[in-house]
Amino acid sequence: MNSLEVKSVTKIIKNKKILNNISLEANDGQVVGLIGPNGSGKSTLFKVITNIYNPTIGKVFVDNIDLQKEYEKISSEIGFLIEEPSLYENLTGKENLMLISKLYNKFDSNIFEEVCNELEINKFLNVRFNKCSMGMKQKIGIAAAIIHNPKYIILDEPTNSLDAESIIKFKRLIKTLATRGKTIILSSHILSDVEEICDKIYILQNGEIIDCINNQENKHCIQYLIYTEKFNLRIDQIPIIEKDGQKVLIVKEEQLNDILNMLSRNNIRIFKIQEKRNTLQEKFIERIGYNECD
Ligand SMILES: Nc1ncnc2c1ncn2[C@@H]1O[C@H](COP(=O)(O)OP(=O)(O)OP(=O)(O)O)[C@@H](O)[C@H]1O
Repeated sequence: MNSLEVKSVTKIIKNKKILNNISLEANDGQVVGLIGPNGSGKSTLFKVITNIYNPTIGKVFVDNIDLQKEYEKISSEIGFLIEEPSLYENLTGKENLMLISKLYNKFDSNIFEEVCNELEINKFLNVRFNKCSMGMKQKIGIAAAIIHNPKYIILDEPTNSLDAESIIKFKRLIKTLATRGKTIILSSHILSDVEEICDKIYILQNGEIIDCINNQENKHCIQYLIYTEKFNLRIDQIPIIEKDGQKVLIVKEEQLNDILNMLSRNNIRIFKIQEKRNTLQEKFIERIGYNECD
């Protein structure tokens, strides 16, 4: 059974359909990524998942609890950071974090210490929130989402404003939390980070889920580019492009032997065979239909 389920959710705000028939699932111990262009609806979907917004149509279930009907039963098990951290400006980071863990009656000094150490926020815990830099605020915002040890952690672009070292530590923390059975859903525009830590990745475009990628399968999906002399033979189901006067056949791993045999039988000269691993960025560009690098 999926521990978090978004079922056919549509969200209309001011007559505008922001989310259209979204379905999404996340299991215990899974890190699920949500990627998509600016304005595709990621933050809105997070707001529906955390009951900030009600869906116009559809349902969200967390541990089989209908969020709209019984949110209070599960609220202490959902921690989130959506858009910017919204904490008390006049309180210190420490006071804000203590407040959250006590609010849910889940203060645990070991967890408090672990989260502060992992995110390296100890050195500015006593600084008033409105005196913190963007990166400091972001780290306290992440800490605020997990300080009460919730089972579900929802993070909207958590690595925004973090420096390189902090991003590495953040990713390590997420992996650790997942091994403890936490269900984590996060978004980011840094596709290599999403690829590194997520088990499953949903691509959102114009308020619709257009693909769901099993990251393990995607990582292991290897293709081969076979560069040959020009030929007139027709080969079904193999994409072929022309480059620098050569033909380039794009072949899946399981097709490689058959295609090499066929080329050899037909005396077609092979110049080069190149391995091509499928990155999330390539998959994203293929699905979204544009190339950021152009
Ligand atoms: N309260 C609102 N009222 C009207 N339109 C809204 C509201 N909130 C979001 N939108 C619109 O919904 C669309 C999706 O916005 P959303 O913030 O969910 O996208 P996003 O994928 O998180 O974008 P980004 O990557 O830029 O953070 C946008 O067109 C936005 O203008």
